[in-house]
Amino acid sequence: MAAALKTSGSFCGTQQQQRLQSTRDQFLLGSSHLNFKQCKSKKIRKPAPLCVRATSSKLELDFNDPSWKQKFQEDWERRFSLPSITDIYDLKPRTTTFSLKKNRTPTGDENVDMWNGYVNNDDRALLKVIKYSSPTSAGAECIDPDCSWVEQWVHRAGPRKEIYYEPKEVKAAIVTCGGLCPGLNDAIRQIVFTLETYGVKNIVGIPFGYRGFFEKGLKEMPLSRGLVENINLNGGSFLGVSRGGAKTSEIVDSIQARRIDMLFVLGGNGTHAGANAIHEECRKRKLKVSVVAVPKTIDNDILLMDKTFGFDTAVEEAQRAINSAYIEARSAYHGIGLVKLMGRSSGFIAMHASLSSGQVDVCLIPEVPFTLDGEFGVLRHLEHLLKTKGFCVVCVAEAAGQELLQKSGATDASGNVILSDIGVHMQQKVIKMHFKDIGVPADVKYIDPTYMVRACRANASDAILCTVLGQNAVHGAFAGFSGITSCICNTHYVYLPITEVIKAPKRVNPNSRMWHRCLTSTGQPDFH
Ligand SMILES: Nc1ncnc2c1ncn2[C@@H]1O[C@H](COP(=O)(O)OP(=O)(O)OP(=O)(O)O)[C@@H](O)[C@H]1O
Ligand SMILES: O=P(O)(O)OC[C@H]1O[C@](O)(CO)[C@@H](O)[C@@H]1O
Ligand SMILES: [Mg+2]
Repeated sequence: MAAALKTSGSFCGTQQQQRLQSTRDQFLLGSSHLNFKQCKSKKIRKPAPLCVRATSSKLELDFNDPSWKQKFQEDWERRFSLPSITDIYDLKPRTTTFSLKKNRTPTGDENVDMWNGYVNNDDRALLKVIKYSSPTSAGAECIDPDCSWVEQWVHRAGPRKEIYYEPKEVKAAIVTCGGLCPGLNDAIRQIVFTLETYGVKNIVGIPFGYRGFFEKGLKEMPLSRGLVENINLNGGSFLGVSRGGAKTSEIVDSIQARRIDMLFVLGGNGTHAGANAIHEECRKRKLKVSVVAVPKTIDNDILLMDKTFGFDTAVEEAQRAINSAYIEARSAYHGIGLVKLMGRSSGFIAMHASLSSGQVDVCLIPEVPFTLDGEFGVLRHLEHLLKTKGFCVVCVAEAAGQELLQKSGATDASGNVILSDIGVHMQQKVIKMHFKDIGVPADVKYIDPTYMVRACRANASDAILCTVLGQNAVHGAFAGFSGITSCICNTHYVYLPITEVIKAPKRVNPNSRMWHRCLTSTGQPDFH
């Protein structure tokens, strides 16, 4: 165990470890019931201000206990087990009707036995594959102070040999919620295709998000392969989206009245919280309904998964804006290109677009605090860039530097905080004024591509992701799961219980290799 002092059920570390620890806390808070709480210890040696103990309302781990790993894994197994309609119903499975064998028999039985294309319910994928040797390794996510290797398995997604619904009797509904996101139509299309492959005839779209469940005048739309065949050629949502208005009991009343058996919910973290509430309410009412979510958001801020669909496309579009800012800045005398990019609470788009464009000198994200003034401030660095290079490009995430701005306190219909405009502030109040004050000419070109990065068609990688996630969502529902999300973890396609992914928004880890790579690329110093 590197530089860590072990006490009973707690461990201490250096300041650097403390910073790492907070990142790890975020990981664990977001992905586990296991929390690391600050505690007092007399055995602290310098430099070791941190002393933590693993605690949880459900699980208390003492790392001196030789069986702690087993306890952790049992808890993990419990948390990541998939809720199923069989938890409340004593249901007999039937043989699946999903088969890709050509000569399909009416019952499907023959093909099922002959085809090895099914996923076993006991198949698992590993969520984490790096073995960190120390909590001080870049981006380390450790469970104990020794950073022991603990296998964290999650359920593999895909079609099962046995299903819990009779396809001919199923009514399936699809709803898209939150903001727009590239790939929504690709996912809708694949859900419809896959449902039809099982033999489902009754498929409907709920218009304009959760609102479509109870707003008078909004009618469900019958969907079929023929109708959705080409919808992926356009951006947006074929069904429409909306924020707010999620009244779980009314939604479930509506699900009951419409006799919906499967609900496919496409959306971000808010939508997932809503989907889980619907799943819980259905359980409470003992309804045989499978609620399966598909994670979409350009922000990429959902825990545990590699990425959400739409993120890649948003990054690709964002780098076009950066490229324009670069061209403008480079062609002007003392040009400063400034681009603001979306991301409600995290800087993933700004970081990845900065990395992919390779044209950014300064990338500012909410996870990494910065100062504008003073010797180590952003402005001094911009002066330096104008002096040495003649121009520069700044990329700022919309949630960055909010502490520098006046808060309106306003929220959107879903209850999300409406952010103050850091882009306009940086352009008008900071950069322009600063260079005027110091008498140095600066030609600031500001680009805000906000809705352009999400109101577009999915790129190839997102189209594939939507295809797989949409298909797997249907397989998950037929397998009887509910309250799950169909996602990609560590390059494998898996199902996770929604409860595990909505514990907190995912944020950029400032100690991750990715952020370090971004800093290497921009060459920016620490701004504090
Ligand atoms: N905690 C919650 N419980 C139930 N419903 C919720 C919850 N949070 C949000 N919702 C509902 O989910 C829907 C979408 O939420 P939200 O507007 O936050 O978008 P999102 O799913 O996070 O996607 P995006 O990434 O585009 O913002 C809204 O109709 C909202 O009312
Ligand atoms: O203007 P709207 O539709 O409320 O959405 C803005 C927000 O939606 C997102 O695009 C997705 O959450 C954020 O990046 C952004 O803050
Ligand atoms: Mg959200």
